[in-house]
Parts: sequence; structure tokens; C-alpha cells
Amino acid sequence: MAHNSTNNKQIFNKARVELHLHLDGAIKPETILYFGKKRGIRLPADTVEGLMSYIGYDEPRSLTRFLELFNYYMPAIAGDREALKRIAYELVQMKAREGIIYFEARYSPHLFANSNVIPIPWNQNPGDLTPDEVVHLINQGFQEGEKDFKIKARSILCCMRHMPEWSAEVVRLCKKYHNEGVVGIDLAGDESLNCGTKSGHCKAYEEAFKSGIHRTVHAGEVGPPSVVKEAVDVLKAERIGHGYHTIEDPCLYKRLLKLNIHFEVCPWSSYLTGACDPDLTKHPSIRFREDEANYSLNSDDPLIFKSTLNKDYYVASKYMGFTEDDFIKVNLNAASSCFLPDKEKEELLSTLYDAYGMVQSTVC
Ligand SMILES: O=c1[nH]cnc2c1ncn2[C@H]1C[C@H](O)[C@@H](CO)O1
Repeated sequence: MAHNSTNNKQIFNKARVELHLHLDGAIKPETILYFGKKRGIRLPADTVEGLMSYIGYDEPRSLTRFLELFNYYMPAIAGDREALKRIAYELVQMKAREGIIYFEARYSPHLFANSNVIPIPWNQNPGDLTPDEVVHLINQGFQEGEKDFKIKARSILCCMRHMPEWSAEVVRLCKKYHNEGVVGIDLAGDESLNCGTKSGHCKAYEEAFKSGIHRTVHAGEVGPPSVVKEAVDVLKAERIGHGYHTIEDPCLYKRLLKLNIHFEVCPWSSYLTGACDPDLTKHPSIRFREDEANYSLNSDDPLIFKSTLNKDYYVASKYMGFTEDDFIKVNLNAASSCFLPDKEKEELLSTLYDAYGMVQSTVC
């Protein structure tokens, strides 16, 4: 199936909400080149086109091979204070241009640090940028972006599947920076290599639950329904990142529908990571729509997928028959399941109802 990204006409020209977006997968290539040059860090190419020929791609490969692409460019960004603030600020700008009024971006504080992190990622030399300061800098970048671009940005901090030793610090940072824009915890990384959830993650999620920190987990993206079950039953996830394979366990799926668990669906990502059948007309989101599941549409890692959120809407419209009403529903779902405090969530929902010309029901 050919999916030429040049013929993506604008779909759904109305206010949108995005819940599943990786900050480190949404950096401008120009910014990577700028910091690579400034810091004397070797990159595979020194032009945008050259760089994108290494880190961007158009045809399915495995999740494992997709994740390897971060190695090409993260060394240019990690460990640099100015770079972190800038990528956060630029993400707000990018998302405002896409018509998004509220987004939640996620990242691993450890993968941007070069101090207080073992092992130090991306072959960096030891430095003095801790995961704690990483979060503070990114919060600042988001806050400056919010002021300039008049949209709302919040963050979710990621535990990484292969690094359960980091998870206690992740939940500590979620608590510490709760008032600075951090709204939740996630568990990301390669589900295909490591399906069992390690005790470090379990403890962190238990602490998150006790402390009222919102919880999402990457599960059932390429892994089996059992990973989703564990995410909900053990980690007490309120949202599932991707979750496509849930539908292979009808009993579990039915239960999650009843529990109103939110599925953060990323259509174009699921094509490129081989998470789903490459025939997008068979995508699980069609089932989610038919069953009136609670799900949203998201872009995941637009740098690597050479996309914007519009690509995901385009794919949903072209191959899955999504209509304007479906897109409205998906955005209302996203707002209802976002990790904002109740009052701000209500405001977001009201803004969407206004934008869609709908009257908000006051009847429960
Ligand atoms: O689609 C994904 N599935 C699992 N992990 C992912 C995906 N996209 C990005 N990541 C990982 C790589 C990033 O470094 C990390 C934190 O954003 O999350």
C-alpha cells in the first residue's frame, strides 16, 4: 500500500487534542543539526534531507528497529540545557500550527540526562545535567511556548521497559513537578523484548496510584493482550498507549470497554512499526469506533514518521472511513481522558464544544 505523504490534504480543520506524542520523537531536524554543529557532535549528515534519509522512513519495520533510530540524533540533544528548552518550546509552536489546543508530550528524563543516570545514555561523557533538571528545563520550554502560542502543553514522564532501576526516580519527579506541568507517568520502550513488567515499574506505579499521579502504559502495541491486562490490573493504567492487540482477547476487550479505559491510538505509527496489519483498512481503530470505545488519534513520533497529526487523520479518513463526526468524537474522548485536573478538563471540553458548535449537555 503506498502512502505518499505529499498528498495529505488537511483533514478536520477544527480544534484538536493530542495525548500520545513523544517529545524526543518530535524534534525539528533543523534543531538537531544546529546542536550537532554547535556541540561538535557527529551526525550522519549535515543537511535536513541527508539527516532525514537516516532517521525518517516510510515502510514498515519492527518496533525494535524503529527504536534504534533515536541513536542517530539523541546525542546532539541530550545533555544540553539550551537544546532541551528549545525542543520543548518548538514542540508547542509546531502543535499550535497543527490546530492543537491541548497536548500531552512524554519523554524519559533519564534519556536526556548525562548525570545521576546509570548507564549514561547515547555514549555521552559524564556531565552535570540530571534527570531532575531535565524536567525543570522542559517545563520551562513548555511554559514559554504556552505564553507565545496560546495553547496548553503538559508532560508525562516515561519509565523505560528495559530500565526498571530508573522508575523510582521517574515517579519522584512526577510528584515533585506536579505543579509545574507534569500530569502523568508512562511506561515506554520495547515491549517485544521484555513483556514481563519488572518490580521497579510495579513499585513506581503503585506509588503513582497512591499519590494521585495519572497513569498510562505502552501495551498491546506489538505485545500480546496479556501486557495490556497487566497494565490495567497491576499497574492500574487509566490509559493504554496503542493497545491494538487488546481486541485479540475478547473477554479482556469487553472488560476494558466497560471500564472506559482510553486507548491512545497512533495509526500511522502502527503502520510503520509493524504493530498492525499493513492493510490499514483492517486497523483496530475501526473496531474501536464501531464499539464506541474510548480512544483518540495521535502522532506518536512525527519526526521519524515524517508526519504531523494530520497524517493520522488523513489515514483514518482514507483507509478507515472516518468522518467529521468521528473526528469530533475522538477529540472529545481525548479531552475527557486527558490528565488535567477536573476543572481544567471541563474548560477544555467546553472549548471543544464551542469550537464544534455543539451544546454541552448538563444532564448527567
Ligand atoms: O511507539 C513507541 N513504542 C514504545 N516506545 C516508544 C515509542 N515511541 C517512542 N518510544 C520510546 C523511545 C523514546 O526514547 C521513549 C521516551 O519518549 O519512548
